[in-house]
Parts: sequence; C-alpha cells; structure tokens
Amino acid sequence: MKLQAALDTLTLDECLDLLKETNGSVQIAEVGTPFVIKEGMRPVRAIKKAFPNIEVLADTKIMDAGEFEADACFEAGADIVTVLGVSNDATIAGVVRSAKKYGRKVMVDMIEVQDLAKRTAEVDQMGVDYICVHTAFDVQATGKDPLDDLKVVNQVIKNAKSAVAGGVKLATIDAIVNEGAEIIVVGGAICNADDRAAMAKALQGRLK
Ligand SMILES: O=C(CO)[C@H](O)[C@H](O)COP(=O)(O)O
Repeated sequence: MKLQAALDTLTLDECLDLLKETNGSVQIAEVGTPFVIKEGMRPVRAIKKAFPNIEVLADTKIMDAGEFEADACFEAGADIVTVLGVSNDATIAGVVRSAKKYGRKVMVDMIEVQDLAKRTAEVDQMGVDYICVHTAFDVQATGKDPLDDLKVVNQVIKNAKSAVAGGVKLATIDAIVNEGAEIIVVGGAICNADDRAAMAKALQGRLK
C-alpha cells in the first residue's frame, strides 16, 4: 500500500516544505487538479527534481485528447497521470498508449461514474494500472465516503489495482486499509493538519 498526498491548494514552496517535512511517510506526491490549473506542469518538474525518490502523479483528470495531454505530463516527469473513467474509451486508450511509450502509469479516476461495476469491468480490460474510486470534493459534505465504491471495484478488478480518494482521514483509513487498496489518497487531512509531518506519519503507520 502507498500513501499519496494530494497537493491541491498550497503554493509550490509550501508543497516542497510539506514533502521535506513528511519525507518517508509519503510515497506519491499528487499535483492536484487545482494546482495544475494554476501552475501547469511547473510543480511536476519541481517536485520530481527535488524528490526523485517520490513518485509524482499529475491529477489532470484528462477527458479528451488523451495521448496528447498525457504526453505533456510524462514529458514533464510525471510518473502517473489521471484520466476520467467517464471519458470515451478512445481517450483512455490514448493515455495508455502514451504511458507505454514513456514507461509510466495510468490511473483512471471513477468520479461520477454512474454504473461503477460495469465501467470498472470495461476499464480494467484497457491496460490501465490503477482504478481509483473518488468521492468528489463537492459532495463530501453530504457525508458520502468512498468505502462502498472501493468494495465494488475490488470485487470486479482482475488486472488493475485499486485506489481510493475523497475525504480520507485518520478516522476512516482503517476501514479502507482492511478492505484493501494499492494507493490511498489523502489531501485535506494532511495539508490542513496542524502538524503535517505527524499526520502523514500516523496515516502511513496505518497502512499494510
Ligand atoms: O482530486 C481531488 C479533488 O478532485 C483531491 O485531490 C482528492 O479528493 C483528495 O483530496 P481530499 O482528501 O481533500 O478529498
């Protein structure tokens, strides 16, 4: 299991400090979608250069022009790129082609997929590395969390590994760990913690 820290709202300098403070607890640094919108691929390059041993995920949530957009992320040094599960198969296939070309990985973000079992079965046949269940930030306030969706994906997948995102915190991580996921994504619970290093260490301590 790997802990992925989602860096969504901090500045680049704050992210570099966070990764220094939490070094050893975080295996994957996610350059979050809001961060990509603000800064493009600059944080991907900077984080990869400063922390060559940490995997960098570009959370681009690609929806079209899959190969072209994924190429740009991998050229910047991303180890993993995200594409949306609701995208056309041709878009996901393009991202997979790009990843194979660069020797990198693809995560499919299943945010807002309506028939999760059906789409997971389809995407699982497409050569992707991770299938990530994701409770959208905008619906987390309703109390929904991603555990039930993770159970669905874990029952269906035969090739890809599962990942989970959306409001995961210390109080909810044990149930996720017990269910099983290769990557557990935590954003706000680390970035907004009073002591980020202690929080990342505590979360990492719960992983198997
Ligand atoms: O992709 C995202 C939002 O679309 C976030 O990075 C992901 O949900 C993790 O952040 P948090 O733990 O704060 O929900």
